[in-house]
Amino acid sequence: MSDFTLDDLAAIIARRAEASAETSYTKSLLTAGPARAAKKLGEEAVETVIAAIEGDHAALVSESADLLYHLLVVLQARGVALGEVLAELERRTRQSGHEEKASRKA
Ligand SMILES: N=c1c2ncn([C@@H]3O[C@H](COP(=O)(O)OP(=O)(O)OP(=O)(O)O)[C@@H](O)[C@H]3O)c2ncn1[C@@H]1O[C@H](COP(=O)(O)O)[C@@H](O)[C@H]1O
Repeated sequence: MSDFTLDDLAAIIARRAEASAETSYTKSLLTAGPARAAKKLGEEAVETVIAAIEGDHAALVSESADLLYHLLVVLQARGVALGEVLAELERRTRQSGHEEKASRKA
């Protein structure tokens, strides 16, 4: 199992925002604007859905990687920090009481 995290990828994307569009796909997407980045996110979402419906394990792994990458590019394009999304997920977990149950199990 990899120890590469979404935080690692978000940091790479933030750094690539300063690169040249000729050398960085991330920068070329960001330069094209949030609507272009969002369209790519939508395409990758559809491809992920198709892989899930077909039960194609390798395709689902690959499309999920594309989906997460393009989601992080959209967040970068709109100035939303990944930490804000994780904090929202954590808030919901706490609200549902599952955090308490998880820590009791450990
Ligand atoms: N995780 C990714 C990643 N996933 C997918 N992609 C790119 O997303 C693109 C979209 O795939 P498509 O099949 O839709 O390609 P396409 O039709 O040619 O693209 P479009 O013209 O539709 O935009 C491909 O060019 C992939 O290389 C990614 N590009 C970059 N990263 C990460 O971002 C980092 C920085 O990359 P650069 O910005 O290119 O330096 C890399 O080290 C990786 O960690």
